[in-house]
Amino acid sequence: MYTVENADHRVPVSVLTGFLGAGKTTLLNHILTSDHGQKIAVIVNEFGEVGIDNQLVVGADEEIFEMNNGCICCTVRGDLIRILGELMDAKRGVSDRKVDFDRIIIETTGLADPAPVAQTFFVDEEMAEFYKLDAIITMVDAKHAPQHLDEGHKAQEQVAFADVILLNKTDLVDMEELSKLEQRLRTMNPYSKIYRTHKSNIDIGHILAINAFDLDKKLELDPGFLEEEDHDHDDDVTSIVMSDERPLDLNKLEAFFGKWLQEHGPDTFRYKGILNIKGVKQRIVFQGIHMLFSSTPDRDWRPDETKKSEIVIIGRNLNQAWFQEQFSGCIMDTAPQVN
Ligand SMILES: Nc1nc2c(ncn2[C@@H]2O[C@H](COP(=O)(O)OP(=O)(O)OP(=O)(O)O)[C@@H](O)[C@H]2O)c(=O)[nH]1
Repeated sequence: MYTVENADHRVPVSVLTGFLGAGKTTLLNHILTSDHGQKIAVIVNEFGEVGIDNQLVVGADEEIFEMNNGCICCTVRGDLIRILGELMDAKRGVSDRKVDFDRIIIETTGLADPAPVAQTFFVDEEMAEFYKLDAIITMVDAKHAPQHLDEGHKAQEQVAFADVILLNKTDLVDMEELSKLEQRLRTMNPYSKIYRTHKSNIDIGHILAINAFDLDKKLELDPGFLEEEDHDHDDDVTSIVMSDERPLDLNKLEAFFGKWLQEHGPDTFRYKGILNIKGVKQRIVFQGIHMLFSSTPDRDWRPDETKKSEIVIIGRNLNQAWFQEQFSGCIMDTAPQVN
C-alpha cells in the first residue's frame, strides 16, 4: 500500500518503453535537443554487452547512465535502484560526485516489462519520497506493431502500461492501416493518450510533466472509446470499463477489492478509478499495478457534478463477467443521487 502526498517537490521520472526499433532513441534525441530548459539525466538500459544506444544519443549537457548487463525488468532492477540512489545522493550533495538534474528519463530495452520499473517508485520508500513517476511513454512502430502485437505478450504489456502512446513511423503505413491500429491500441488501453508521430516528433509538453500517476488526477478516458467497434483481434490484453451513478457500499467494495487482488492481481496490469461511496463526501480515487493498490480521498464532490463511480482495468485474459458482477454487487440499491 502506498500513498502519495506532497508530490510537488519530487523529481519526475518518465519511463520510455516500446517495441524494438520503434523510435525510442529518436525520441530521446528529440527531447534532449529540444529547447526545454531543463537538466535531464538519462538512464539507458541496453540489452547486451555494448551500449550502442549511448553512442547514438546526442546532447552533451545531459548525463547518461548506462545499465548493460541484462534486461531492466529482471536482473538489473537492483542496478536501477543503485543508479537512482547514486543520482539522489549526487543531487542532494551527499556524495563526492555532484550531478544536478530536474528530471529523469529511463529508456528501457524493447524487451522490458514496464511493471517492475514502475513499481520501483512505489515499493522502495526512499525512492518514493525522492522520485515521482510522471508517466510511462510507449513507442509503437506503426508498420510492425500489428505483427508484434499478434506475436508477443511483451508488446501487449507495453501498450497496457502506457500513459501516452506515440504511434510512430506514420509515413510507412496508409491512413486506413493507421486508424485500424489506433483502434486496436485503444481497445487494449482506453485511458492512454495516443499521438501519431513521424520520426518521434512530438510536442514535449505532451509527454513530460504530465502527472499521469497523480492520484488526484481525473480519470481521463478517451471519449470515443465505448462507441467504436472493432473486434477483429483476439488480444489477450484488453480493458474493462465499469461505471455507475448510484453510490457504492464500502464494505462490499472492500471485499471485492480483496478478492480482486488475491485472485486477479497478476492479470490486472493497471487500473484506475474514481468511486462514489455512500456517506463519503469526497471522491475516492484508487489505482494500482498488479497487487500494488492504493486508494485515497480526493476533493469533495462538487454540487454541480454528477457523482459517478468509474473504473478502468487493463489486463490479460480478464473475466469481464466476474468484474461486472462484483462491481454490480457493490451498488447500493437506491435511485441515482440527485445533487
Ligand atoms: N521511416 C521512419 N523511420 C523512423 C521513424 N522514426 C524513427 N525511424 C528510424 O527507425 C530506426 C530505429 O529507431 P530508434 O530510435 O533507434 O528505435 P529504438 O526504439 O531506440 O530501437 P531499439 O533501441 O533497437 O529498440 C532508426 O533508423 C530511425 O531513424 C519514422 O517515423 N519513420
